[in-house]
Amino acid sequence: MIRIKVPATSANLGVGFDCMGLAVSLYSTIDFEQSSQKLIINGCDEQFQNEQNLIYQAFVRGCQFLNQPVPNVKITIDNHVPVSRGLGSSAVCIVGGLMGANLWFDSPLNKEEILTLATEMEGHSDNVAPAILGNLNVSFTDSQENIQNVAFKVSPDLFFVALVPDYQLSTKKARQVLPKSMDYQTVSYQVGHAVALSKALESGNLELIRQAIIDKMHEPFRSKLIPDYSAVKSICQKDGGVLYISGSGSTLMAIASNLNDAQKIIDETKKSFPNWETHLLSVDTKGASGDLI
Ligand SMILES: Nc1ncnc2c1ncn2[C@@H]1O[C@H](COP(=O)(O)OP(=O)(O)O)[C@@H](O)[C@H]1O
Ligand SMILES: N[C@@H](CCOP(=O)(O)O)C(=O)O
Repeated sequence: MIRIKVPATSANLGVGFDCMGLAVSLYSTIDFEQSSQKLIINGCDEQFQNEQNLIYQAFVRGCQFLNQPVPNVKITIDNHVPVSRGLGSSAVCIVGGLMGANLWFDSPLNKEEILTLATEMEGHSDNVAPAILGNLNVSFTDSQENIQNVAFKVSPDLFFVALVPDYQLSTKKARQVLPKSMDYQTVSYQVGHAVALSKALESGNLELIRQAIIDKMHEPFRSKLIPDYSAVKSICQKDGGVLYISGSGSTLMAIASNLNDAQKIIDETKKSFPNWETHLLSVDTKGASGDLI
C-alpha cells in the first residue's frame, strides 16, 4: 500500500497573493491500494466519493502524464485539513493524488515536476509549493512556463494559530469578489510589503510583520465575506498578535511571538466562538512525503 502525507498550507500571508505560502503542522494522509473495482473511496463526504474526487482526478492526471494505464484503486483518506477554510485542502488532494500516482509507478518524477503538474491543476502555486516542499515558499511561473520557487526558513520564535470558523468559504467565491486590476501605486505598495514580509518572517521580527502584512490586494474585499473578521482581529491585536486571512478564508491565522500570547488568542477566540476549531501550529519544514507500507 502507498501512503502519502501532505501538510496543510496557509497561502497569501496577507500581501503575497497567489505567490506566497506556508506549510503548517496539520496533516492529511491518503492511502492508495490495488482494488478489484475501478474506484473505491473512503474517508470523505459522500459527495466526493466518485470519479470527480480531486484526489482521484490528480491520480489520473499523474498516470496520464507518465503514459501509464490508470489502475483500479482504493483510496482511503484520513483528513485533518478542514475543507474550504483557506488551509489548502484542495492542494492536499492534488499533491496527494499526483504523488500517489508517482509512487505507484516507482517515482520517476522529482518534486519540481510534481510542482509544475500541481500548479497546472490548482491554477496558482502558492498552496501546492509549500505542500510539496515545506517551509515558506515564494514562487512564480517563468518565461519557459516552469515554476521558479524560493524557499525561506521561518523563524522558530513565531507561533501560528489557525482560527477556523464553523462556516466554509470556497476559493472560487472568494476570487469572484476581487477587482480586475490594480493601479501602479498599489502594486508598488504590495511589492515592497511582500519582500519585507518574507524577510520579517525569516528573522521573526513581529513588529515588522505587523506592518508588512497589511494587504491591499485581497483582504479588504474578502474580509467582507467573513462576518467575524473584525471581532477576531480585535481579539488578536489585544493579545499582541498579528492577523491575516489564511488563503482565501474563512480561516484567520494569528501570528504571535510567544506561546503565552498564542494561548491567550486561542482562549479568547474560544470564548467568543465556541464552535470554531483552533490549532496551535508550527511550520512544516519537510513537505509531502510518500511511503510504501
Ligand atoms: N477530502 C476531499 N476529498 C475530495 N475533494 C476534496 C477533499 N477536500 C477538499 N476537496 C476539494 O477541494 C475543494 C475545496 O477547495 P477550496 O475551495 O480551494 O478550499 P481550500 O481552502 O480548502 O483549498 C472542495 O470543494 C473539493 O472539491
Ligand atoms: N492565492 C489563493 C489561495 C487560495 O488558498 P486556499 O487555501 O483558500 O485554497 C487565493 O487567495 O485565491
